[in-house]
Amino acid sequence: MTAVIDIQGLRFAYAEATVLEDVNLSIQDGEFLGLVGPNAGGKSTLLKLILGLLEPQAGRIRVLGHSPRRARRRLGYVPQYPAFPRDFPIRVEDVVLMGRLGTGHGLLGRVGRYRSADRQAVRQALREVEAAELIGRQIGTLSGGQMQRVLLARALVGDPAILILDEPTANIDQRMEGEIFDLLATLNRRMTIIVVSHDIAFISGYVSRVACLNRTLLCHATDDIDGQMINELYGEEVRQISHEHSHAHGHEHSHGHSHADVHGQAQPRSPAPVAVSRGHAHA
Ligand SMILES: Nc1ncnc2c1ncn2[C@@H]1O[C@H](COP(=O)(O)OP(=O)(O)OP(=O)(O)O)[C@@H](O)[C@H]1O
Repeated sequence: MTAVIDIQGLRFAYAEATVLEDVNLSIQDGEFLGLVGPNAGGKSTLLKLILGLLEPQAGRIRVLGHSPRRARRRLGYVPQYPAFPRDFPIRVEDVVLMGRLGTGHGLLGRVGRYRSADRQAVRQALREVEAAELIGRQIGTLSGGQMQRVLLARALVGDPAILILDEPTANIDQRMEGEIFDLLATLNRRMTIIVVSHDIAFISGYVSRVACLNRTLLCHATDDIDGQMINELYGEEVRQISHEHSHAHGHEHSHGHSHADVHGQAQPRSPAPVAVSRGHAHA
């Protein structure tokens, strides 16, 4: 396998506050990587560095063999919060069309209008996320889950090699969460995926690897996510909770299990390797 993302000795600070330090991470082609960690642990910041939206103070990031900025057009990104207000008067088709900007695929004919190839790509992307019927809707009328599908379509419409999602299911119910991750599992057959989540146990049923990020400390390598590791990662923030996921369509990942998130943690059901290391973290 080849590394599609390679990060060495990365350090990043907003003004005085160091958020990431000595981060080393290699992501292989075809991986489905879950990025977890406590609030303010630096997850979104790391994604923005990979996307070339921020520049590191030290270290090196290569994405598909290039600088993040050069590779940007081959990345699909679903941000944590959409960059436009939900009451903005814009239709689903227009939101997804935005994903064609800067991707090098078709985009804007000579008179400055989207070409039919762009509109065709939008229909295809919406079909892929099972939201074709939403194409004419105003975004303000969508449910949280529908909106996430639309944002996913926007990320897919440029035919990315790597899909990067920042907590795509933070504000939607558990059934919808399962549906979105089923979709991601299907997409992972043809693209590398990185997804930020607070929910280690849930994503463990889907991802091929979990990377743990806590400000300047990344979890040490281990084969299992166990209670001790989660405590190290989340510290006092965690407490025990447990509840069932009940996915309506009974996909293979459906199971009742405990959750590890900012609100709580418990013994996750599925072991998952953690292969991110900080330079001098416990090996
Ligand atoms: N634009 C910014 N300017 C200054 N500080 C910032 C900025 N963005 C984030 N930070 C700070 O950097 C730290 C890491 O934030 P980041 O959003 O990367 O964490 P996160 O792990 O994604 O958190 P969460 O799980 O809460 O989304 C936080 O302390 C945050 O307040």
